[in-house]
Amino acid sequence: MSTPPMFGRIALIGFGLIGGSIARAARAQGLAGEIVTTARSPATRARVQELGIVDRVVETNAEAVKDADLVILSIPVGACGPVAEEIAPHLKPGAIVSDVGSVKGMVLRDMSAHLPKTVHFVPAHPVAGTEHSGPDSGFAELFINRWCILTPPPDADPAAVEKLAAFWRALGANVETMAADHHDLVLAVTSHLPHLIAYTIVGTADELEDVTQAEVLKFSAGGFRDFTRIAASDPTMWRDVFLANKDAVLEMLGAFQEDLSKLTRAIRRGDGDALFDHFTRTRAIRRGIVSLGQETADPDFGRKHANLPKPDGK
Ligand SMILES: NC(=O)c1ccc[n+]([C@@H]2O[C@H](COP(=O)([O-])OP(=O)(O)OC[C@H]3O[C@@H](n4cnc5c(N)ncnc54)[C@H](O)[C@@H]3O)[C@@H](O)[C@H]2O)c1
Ligand SMILES: O=C(O)C(=O)C[C@]1(C(=O)O)C=C[C@@H](O)C=C1
Repeated sequence: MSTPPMFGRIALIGFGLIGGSIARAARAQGLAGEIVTTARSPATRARVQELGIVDRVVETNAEAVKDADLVILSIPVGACGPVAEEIAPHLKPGAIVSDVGSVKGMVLRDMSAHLPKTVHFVPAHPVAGTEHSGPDSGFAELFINRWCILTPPPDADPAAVEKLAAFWRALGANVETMAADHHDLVLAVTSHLPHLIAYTIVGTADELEDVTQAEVLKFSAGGFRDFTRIAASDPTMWRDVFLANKDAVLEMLGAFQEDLSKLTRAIRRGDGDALFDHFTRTRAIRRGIVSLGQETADPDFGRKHANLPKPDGK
């Protein structure tokens, strides 16, 4: 007799990079009896149907969560509160409700305000992604060997937290648990600030009148090209991230600006020792990350790990 799937029915709200990757991985691992998803536009619903990854594509969030044992919101963080309010009356008692938002404090507060006490709310953040979005951008290997951080509220049911952790481990992730506000401080420096810097530098280069657009593109084989990849990330998602994690980002931005001033001063004064010492320290940090096996710079890590071609066949 075959073992039953981990969840009878999984409802996915939002079928973009993350929702689509969860669907593909959960399907590949046989974690759900049935996967139901919502997509807002008729065009996306048609495309999701065509992809054939989920069992049902429905129009409303209320319909999707009906009788679902696990509900995951994979939508911009600013939309999580209103969607929690919308689905609250339709949730099955005992269901696990989660999300994948890049900011946790605000999502925890916004969703908790609406969810009934009869469900288990366990927020999550898979620290894995690419600059792509939409229903075609997901892939089943995205979470392999990546962190998924759970930020359960203090009164969360340990069995529900463990069940969601087991789900993410089955998708290939390494799971860690921490407080939501601590998550936001850590991610402000490791993810949000780097994105802000990329958005800034690409905008700056574009605005320089004596560097033509053609030259920017022509000579962008190295560092700048890496920045353009990050700066191509979804504007709605990142607008919401910076609005939702305002305090932590501003704190980290303050520290960053102080360090930038120190390096600016070293360049102005011709202080080669200060520059050399700083670059030596940062090189050691990078080498430490790589030797720990936490190299997150390669967006195709999951795909390469699984030895799959890119979606464009390259
Ligand atoms: N992209 C990444 O690298 C990454 C990584 C980890 C976590 N996240 C988080 O995952 C979430 C989704 O990001 P994504 O990259 O999958 O984005 P995406 O743009 O690929 O998909 C977002 C989906 O949400 C839907 N949506 C938007 N607003 C909605 C609303 N009000 N109600 C219902 N559906 C709505 C969109 O139609 C789309 O299907 C975000 O909260 C983001 O912070 C993203
Ligand atoms: O590799 C990328 O494209 C990403 O930006 C992924 C990344 C990150 O900053 O590491 C972006 C946001 C998410 O919340 C998690 C992962």
